Amino acid sequence: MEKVILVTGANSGIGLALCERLLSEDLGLQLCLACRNMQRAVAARSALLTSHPDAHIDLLHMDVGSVRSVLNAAQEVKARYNRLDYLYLNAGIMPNPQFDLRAFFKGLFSSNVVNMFATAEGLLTQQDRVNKDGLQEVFATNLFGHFLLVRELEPVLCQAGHTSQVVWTSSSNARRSAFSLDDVQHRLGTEPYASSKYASDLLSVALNRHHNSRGMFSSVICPGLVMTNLTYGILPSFFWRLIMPVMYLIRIFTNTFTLTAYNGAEALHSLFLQNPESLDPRAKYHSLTSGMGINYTKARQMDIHDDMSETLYEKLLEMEKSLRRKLKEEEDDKQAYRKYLLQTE
Ligand SMILES: NC(=O)C1=CN([C@@H]2O[C@H](COP(=O)(O)OP(=O)(O)OC[C@H]3O[C@@H](n4cnc5c(N)ncnc54)[C@H](OP(=O)(O)O)[C@@H]3O)[C@@H](O)[C@H]2O)C=CC1
Ligand SMILES: CC(C)CCC[C@@H](C)[C@H]1CC[C@H]2C3=C(CC[C@]12C)[C@@]1(C)CCC(=O)C[C@@H]1CC3
Repeated sequence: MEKVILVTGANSGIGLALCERLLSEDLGLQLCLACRNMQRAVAARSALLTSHPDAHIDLLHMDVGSVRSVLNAAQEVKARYNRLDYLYLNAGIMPNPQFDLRAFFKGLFSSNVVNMFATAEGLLTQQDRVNKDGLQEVFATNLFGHFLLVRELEPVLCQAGHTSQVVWTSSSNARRSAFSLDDVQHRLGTEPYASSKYASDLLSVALNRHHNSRGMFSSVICPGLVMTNLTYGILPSFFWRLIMPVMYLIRIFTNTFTLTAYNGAEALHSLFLQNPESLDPRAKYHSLTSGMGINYTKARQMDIHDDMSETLYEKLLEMEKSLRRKLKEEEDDKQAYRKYLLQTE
């Protein structure tokens, strides 16, 4: 039977490279590219079909940053497929990044230099905003929309006699000190990206606790530093091109500068080939590229406390409940208004 795979944020960067790699592995896959921009989704599908003309590729409109869009898209998935084998939660944003040049130069001459290049700790802040659902945009896109998607897709992910894999594209930028259970959306801080990625690490552990017995397994990967639209938002692409020789040099010391989307998708691809039951639920799987350009995946233990991951899970369930209630009320109001208009006509 064809394996069904859904990838969010599949129209560019690491998501698109993953699709390319999956098709090179196995043409008998049913790929579903879930994207917010259908024009870019069509272009991505055409690019994949150019290299794999016989591939089965569907498109799905989904803005992971919008509750309504995620709920509609999930309905569509359940109508189209009777089961889902892999769910890659890859879409992500880092809006308005600010690079701290002073901290960078200070870090360069400190003993923390390798860690600074690997994790960007202390180098980046972002400016977040509130979206239409009243949620912080980074939290809504990188975490909550994906959480809601998993919740909605439980019937196709958790089926008797079948295992499914949920894979989060997290980051080495994920840091416990950037996250607070009292402010899970990171309304008050300046590192919403690091916070949302740490939250995805916590959530993955909680999902395993609650869903492994029903055949659903969740894992977390880090693609390393990859040249994509996301990184072109931090420094312009011409600048990255200019410093590329330095980047290759740094790679010798960190192995985390994977640089191309193909390399960055290494851990995602490697998880595809593994039995989900054999994966470590508390590990983050890192895509790494050696100085010689050899790709490999390495599992590292995450800095996670069980009680913290459970509390986040419960808070997300609460948030889900109240947003569903709000949507229902809006829907009821609309219907009542339509009825009123019909009566007054
Ligand atoms: N590049 C890097 O160095 C690293 C990246 N990552 C993570 O990798 C993942 C992929 O990013 P990357 O490939 O680098 O960057 P890209 O910007 O190339 O890809 C991000 C993808 O997510 C999509 N996306 C963003 N917001 C939404 C939304 N609201 N609804 C649906 N899709 C959305 C984008 O669509 P659109 O084209 O419409 O914007 C795009 O397809 C992200 O989660 C990122 O945080 C982690 C560590 C390092
Ligand atoms: C001379 C150059 C190598 C200077 C580059 C400095 C910084 C712009 C980069 C050093 C570490 C990078 C990094 C990221 C962005 C660019 C750096 C800060 C990420 C935050 C990108 C998104 C992620 O999810 C993790 C990356 C960690 C490393």
